[in-house]
Amino acid sequence: MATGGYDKELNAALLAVQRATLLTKSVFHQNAKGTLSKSDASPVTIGDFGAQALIISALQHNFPSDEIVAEEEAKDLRENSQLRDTVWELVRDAKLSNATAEQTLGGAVGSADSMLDIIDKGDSKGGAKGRIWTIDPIDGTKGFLRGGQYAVCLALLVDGEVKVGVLGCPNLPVSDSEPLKEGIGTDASDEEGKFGVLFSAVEGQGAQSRPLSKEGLSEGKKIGMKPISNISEATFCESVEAGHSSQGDAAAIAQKLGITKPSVRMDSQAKYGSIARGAGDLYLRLPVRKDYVEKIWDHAAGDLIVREAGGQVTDVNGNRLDFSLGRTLKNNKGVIAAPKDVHGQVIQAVKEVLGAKQ
Ligand SMILES: Nc1ncnc2c1ncn2[C@@H]1O[C@H](COP(=O)(O)O)[C@@H](OP(=O)(O)O)[C@H]1O
Ligand SMILES: [Mg+2]
Ligand SMILES: [Mg+2]
Ligand SMILES: [Mg+2]
Repeated sequence: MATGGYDKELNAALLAVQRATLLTKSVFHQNAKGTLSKSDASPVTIGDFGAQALIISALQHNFPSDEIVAEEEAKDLRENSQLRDTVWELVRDAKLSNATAEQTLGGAVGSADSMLDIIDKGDSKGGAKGRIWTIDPIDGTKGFLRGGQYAVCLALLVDGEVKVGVLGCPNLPVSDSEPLKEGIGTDASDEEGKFGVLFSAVEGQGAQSRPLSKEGLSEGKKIGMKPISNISEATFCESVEAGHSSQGDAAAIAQKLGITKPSVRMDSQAKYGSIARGAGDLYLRLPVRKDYVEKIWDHAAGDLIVREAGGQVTDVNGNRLDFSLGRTLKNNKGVIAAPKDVHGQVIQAVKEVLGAKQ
């Protein structure tokens, strides 16, 4: 474990994400995932509710006065006792087999009713002051349902800056050196020892990956973005969902940069983790709808992990993502993540392509 600031936060965050990621894996193997459609048309499942409950419970145990901005709320569970009970069974049974690790997380959640209150503790408005955790219990819920990539995401903001970030990616390869390839988003295999990784970063301390474990934490290894001498050789990744990122704009930008390799499409912040470990090079997220505002939980952990791995992360105008404005990134449009040395070159191409459309 790295020494310096935020050791306790990193350790608790890694264990909390690990326990929650294992819960989501157990849901994937169930036929009934309790899928509901939310007002923003994104799905939510019993896995999302259960993972959020487990993470908030661990944060409350360790950092009782911190605020929490989480994606989900318990309203649907309060209105449907059968759904509530299904989530409760999952949460009640979720445990790491290492007793010390479980103790760090404060052990089990007390009851179904307290679980609902815990889920609703993620309703902070966020903002520019103080310690605020942000949670996406399952990012890429569509990928999760399809058997593709998804991520359990947790980050700590202090005065609006990301200080700690953790991503649990159960369907990514353990090995950092396995290149990104087409179809990775449809590889549902979770064969023990081959798939499942935790990415993490602490500001100023670099980024790490470690295998997902059912016990305590596995040993972490430093990760870094791949140096690229010629941008035309880059591999870029983008969303699976055409409604989340314009694939036409991404293709035009790639063409301007001389990139000939097809994009790798994958759901979730697994994209940030993948480029941070050097499995791919660029992440392009080009706005489709002018009125869509990105959510802080969709980007906070990935932003820090990529920057600590030697990358730069900005919006399409080249501005850093601003996590200090509440639950959304209302001053940013889209996301462009790239190794530091070539980020300016990519932004130039983005500006040319988007500017030509005005
Ligand atoms: N119109 C839109 N544009 C961009 N992102 C959107 C969007 N509608 C939903 N999203 C977000 O995109 C996230 C998934 O990102 P990706 O496309 O990279 O996999 C979703 O997270 P959840 O799955 O947690 O709801 C959701 O918050
Ligand atoms: Mg959602
Ligand atoms: Mg999300
Ligand atoms: Mg989500």
